[in-house]
Amino acid sequence: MLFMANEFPQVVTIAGSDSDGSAGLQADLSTFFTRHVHGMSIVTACVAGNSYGIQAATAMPTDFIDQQFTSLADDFDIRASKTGMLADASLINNVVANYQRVNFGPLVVDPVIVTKHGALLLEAEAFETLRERLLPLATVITPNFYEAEKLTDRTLKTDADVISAAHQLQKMGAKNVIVKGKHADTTQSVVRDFVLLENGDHFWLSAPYIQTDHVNGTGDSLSACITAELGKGASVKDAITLAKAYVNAAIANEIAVGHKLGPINHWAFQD
Ligand SMILES: Nc1ncnc2c1ncn2[C@@H]1O[C@H](COP(=O)(O)OP(=O)(O)O)[C@@H](O)[C@H]1O
Ligand SMILES: Cc1ncc(COP(=O)(O)OP(=O)(O)O)c(N)n1
Repeated sequence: MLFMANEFPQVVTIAGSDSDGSAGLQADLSTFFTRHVHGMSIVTACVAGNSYGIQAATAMPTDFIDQQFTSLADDFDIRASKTGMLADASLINNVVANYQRVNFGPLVVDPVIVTKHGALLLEAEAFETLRERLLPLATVITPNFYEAEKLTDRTLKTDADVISAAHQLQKMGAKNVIVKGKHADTTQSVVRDFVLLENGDHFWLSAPYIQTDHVNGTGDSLSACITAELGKGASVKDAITLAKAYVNAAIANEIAVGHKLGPINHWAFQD
């Protein structure tokens, strides 16, 4: 792959920093790197964490977030962007206002609400703001099962419930929707994500369920991979399909890092 210097795909993550490198903007930047795009970051918050859990979190001052947007917009040709941890309603409003004044390409919204450790990274009072302000800007939204339940305010029991929730999220303004499958049950053999595209096409993405503790940052990496591929000019459908394969390989080929819930393997995927 050879790009002219001024053509090299540039993308940005607007997300929180996770100190152990497994999730947050560190997972996004790892994904950008391995997918051959130049990745930038606008830091919204920081968490102090490790494979045992998250011990502390703090939000960035909004004027500092404004400046990060301005610094990048003044210089770079950003082709795609994604959001991760946004912490509260004031940060969501800040990011929405900034995104609307710059040109950062299609936006992938990973509505980060809770981590696999059970830490809440978006306060419940902010769900409405996320629905009303951020979701209509989303080219793709990537809620996990729990986040889809929270955003649609319903319990998802059957495939029909999941499909209907995806349509509900699309009606709220997200163009393309992936509702990621439930995977807490160690007796299951497959994980199925439901995809609803802007043109109404829809399909399930299935993969074998992988029994491992090395699953931190799966959601971040999936949304970052979609962002990287959109930044290179891929269609939404192709970007989502490749991202699923990327994350699957990264879960299946675990690396021995951390004592509990460790990171995924960003070197595993080959295309
Ligand atoms: N144990 C697993 N085996 C196979 N696929 C998984 C497993 N855990 C997560 N995935 C996949 O990883 C991707 C990210 O999903 P998920 O872990 O639900 O996101 P989040 O980190 O937002 O909770 C999805 O495609 C999901 O199906
Ligand atoms: C700063 C920060 N952002 C997001 C997460 C959670 O990442 P995600 O990939 O959505 O979920 P897990 O797979 O890690 O549970 C985080 N931990 N820190």
